[in-house]
Amino acid sequence: MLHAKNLTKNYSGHPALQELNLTINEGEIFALLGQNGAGKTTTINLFLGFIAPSSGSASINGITVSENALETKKHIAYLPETVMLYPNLSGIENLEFFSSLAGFRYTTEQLSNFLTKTGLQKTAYHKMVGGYSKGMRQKVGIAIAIAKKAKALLLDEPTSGLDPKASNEFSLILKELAANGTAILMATHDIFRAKEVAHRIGIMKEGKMVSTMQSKDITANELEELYLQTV
Ligand SMILES: Nc1ncnc2c1ncn2[C@@H]1O[C@H](COP(=O)(O)OP(=O)(O)OP(=O)(O)O)[C@@H](O)[C@H]1O
Repeated sequence: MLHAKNLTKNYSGHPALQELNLTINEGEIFALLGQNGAGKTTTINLFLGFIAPSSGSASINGITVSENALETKKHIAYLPETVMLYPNLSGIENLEFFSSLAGFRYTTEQLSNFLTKTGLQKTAYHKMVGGYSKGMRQKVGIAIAIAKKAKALLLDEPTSGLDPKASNEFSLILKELAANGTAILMATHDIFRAKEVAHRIGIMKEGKMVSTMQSKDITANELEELYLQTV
């Protein structure tokens, strides 16, 4: 579903990402770990088509992003660290607006059902998003991703700043989406969450993917140890 082939990005000669080869299949969650500046966001931005590769390619569902970014965007949903929503619209109005941009028209009941799946409290559905907490905004963001029926989901530090309960709920939603076939690429600094939610984990350093592993093959403590030795 998500495929990087020798994917490389240089900024004025500085390698932000070097020769990344990575495939994330349908139903798979891949967590990217690495220090600040390791190349995680660059990887995500290349898949999103926000930036062009210096060489190599990123493809989604077999379509090369740099050749057909509009088409690939139809298949993906993106959740940044802070989801941008309209503060003067309610949660349900934001969801309606953003899913309509992706070409979907839903009834109020269907929109409510998407929000219910995320665990957002019902009393918030019709309140203005300007008064939402970060976790509540993230939930609307994930509802938008669900409503877009995206085949691939890209997340950049989605649980940063969430309390442990909200973060745990978030992980459960990701697992459910993956169980329904979504391919998920998540950049995170949360080693415990990566171990808990991802099927595979990669550690990046200075633009290179230096190790990848199946999360079932490693404990959280071993992963932390490996991370500290690597970065
Ligand atoms: N627009 C840009 N212009 C120049 N250099 C950039 C640009 N964007 C990123 N870089 C550089 O590319 C490298 C990788 O950055 P990237 O944002 O991908 O790291 P990251 O792993 O996501 O870090 P963080 O954990 O801080 O989000 C860094 O050295 C960064 O300074």
